[in-house]
Amino acid sequence: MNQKNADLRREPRAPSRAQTSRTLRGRERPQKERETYHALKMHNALTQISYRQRTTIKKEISRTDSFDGFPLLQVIKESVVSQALAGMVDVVPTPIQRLAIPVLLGNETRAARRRSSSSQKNEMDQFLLAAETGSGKTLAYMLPVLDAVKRAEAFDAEEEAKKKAQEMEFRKNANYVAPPPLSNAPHSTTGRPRAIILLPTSELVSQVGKLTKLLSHKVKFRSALISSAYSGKVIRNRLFAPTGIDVLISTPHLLASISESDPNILSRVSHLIIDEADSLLDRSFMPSTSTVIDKTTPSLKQLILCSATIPRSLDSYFCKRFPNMRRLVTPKLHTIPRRVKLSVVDAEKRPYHGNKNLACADTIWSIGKAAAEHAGDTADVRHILVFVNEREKTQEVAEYLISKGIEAVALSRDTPEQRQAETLSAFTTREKESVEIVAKEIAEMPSGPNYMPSSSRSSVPSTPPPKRHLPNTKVLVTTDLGSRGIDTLAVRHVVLYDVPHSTIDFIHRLGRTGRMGRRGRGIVLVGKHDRRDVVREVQEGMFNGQALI
Ligand SMILES: Nc1ncnc2c1ncn2[C@@H]1O[C@H](COP(=O)(O)OP(=O)(O)OP(=O)(O)O)[C@@H](O)[C@H]1O
Repeated sequence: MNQKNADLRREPRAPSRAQTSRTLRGRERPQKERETYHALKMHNALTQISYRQRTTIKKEISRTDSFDGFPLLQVIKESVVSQALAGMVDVVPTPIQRLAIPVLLGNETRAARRRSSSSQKNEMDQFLLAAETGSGKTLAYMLPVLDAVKRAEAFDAEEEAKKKAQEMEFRKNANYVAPPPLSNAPHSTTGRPRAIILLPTSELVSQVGKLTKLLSHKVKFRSALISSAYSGKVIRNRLFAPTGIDVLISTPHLLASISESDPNILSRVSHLIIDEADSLLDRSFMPSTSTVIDKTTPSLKQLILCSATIPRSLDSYFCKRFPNMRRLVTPKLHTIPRRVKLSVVDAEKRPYHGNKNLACADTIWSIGKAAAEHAGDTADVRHILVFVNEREKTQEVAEYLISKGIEAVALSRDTPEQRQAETLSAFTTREKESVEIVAKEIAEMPSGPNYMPSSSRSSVPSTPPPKRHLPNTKVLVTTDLGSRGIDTLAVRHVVLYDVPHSTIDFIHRLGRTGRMGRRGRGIVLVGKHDRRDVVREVQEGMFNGQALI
């Protein structure tokens, strides 16, 4: 009151540099993302991709909208429609294909080229391809690698022809009489592939092997797949076929052990692809994968790592071991598509009273019955995947489901290799089912946190007396073995019998449905000791279309 001067607020102090950068960092992530996750922050398993980065990539992706726009060899472009994606109409490249193919071909924007030329010159190029599950990563690396293989083959043939012409000239001048050609001389590429694709399991080796074989009919190259599913004799015959080998697909353990006795096998590799990189660089695979990387490094031009998830631990490993690696990451990395709906079944409530097996059987009966009601007797077979955390549980759950009239099989490391392949094949082949029926069924299943199979809403489980059989439904009970990379196009429903240990497992397990634009449904069974808060946050994150952390 006694003041003579007005006490005007002083000018606010300019924020410090640390304050500014904190605010900016905060702004890069949308408000929603920061607020949603509390329980998941305990794990914080996945690397964060900033909002700004995601927006920049979106712009880059929008530049190409057809395979014709890529500077691939014509025969490779044609093979996409006629072989790899035969039967599909209006095929367009997926985001990871738009992003990765031009870069792997060395045909990038000027700004990107400046960035990569600033990295060390005579080092091999290293790339990380990271995109959501079922988004076409295999073709994203396969097409440019085949392009490089074919161009190298043409270059070598030209060089060989020049050498031969020079030799002929020399012999003519020196009146030299040539010895007769060796009829059984092996091809110069025998047992020395140009490109190697590493995968964690023999199922994935045969899945990617099938695609390369398809492409080779048109593109004309020689590929071989080897894994522990084949006998020693078959592996030897494939590796050392007298006609040579261009692309080899293998598991790291097998290849590392072969290279001990025959180091020559890795002496000509120009392209090494490590698919499912987060598995192949974990503790169990690391020694073999590293051996292959080290032995191929002298001849390597491109090292390509590929994954649907970048765990934080892997991120720091990349920073240390591959500091110059170029990261090609899609805007939706670490999100589970909105077209996959996640529901929760509370196994503690009536009528299950803590009996998860019963809750699982009841859920499957509800799915099977809904399918039958919509499609009548002509219903296509419904394929359902059930994921458990421990392999010992697979058999137990499968047997329980069988006792409830459900056709179920268990798949784990204990299953013989041959059986594993047969079992999985039913779940990976493209079905001819009506898209409208599936969409209707899925839309009609209630979503939200309190989903209950139809029977439990009336508090009488629909699991029937054992004599009855659920028709047109096949169930596979599996562990993580069935969650990585397997292209389960036929699967519309995934039941998470156990709550996965981390968001990484959520992404891979739910990623077996809703592949390549299809719709899907995940159902998680929660019991007494399960983290309901984690499930709720995953569900909310999926609903908001946010990346999991
Ligand atoms: N451009 C495209 N258009 C339509 N379908 C495609 C396209 N590219 C690939 N596909 C199909 O999408 C399916 C999934 O592809 P792929 O197995 O490569 O996915 P992914 O990203 O490796 O998945 P995951 O992370 O689960 O291993 C395959 O059946 C493949 O044939």
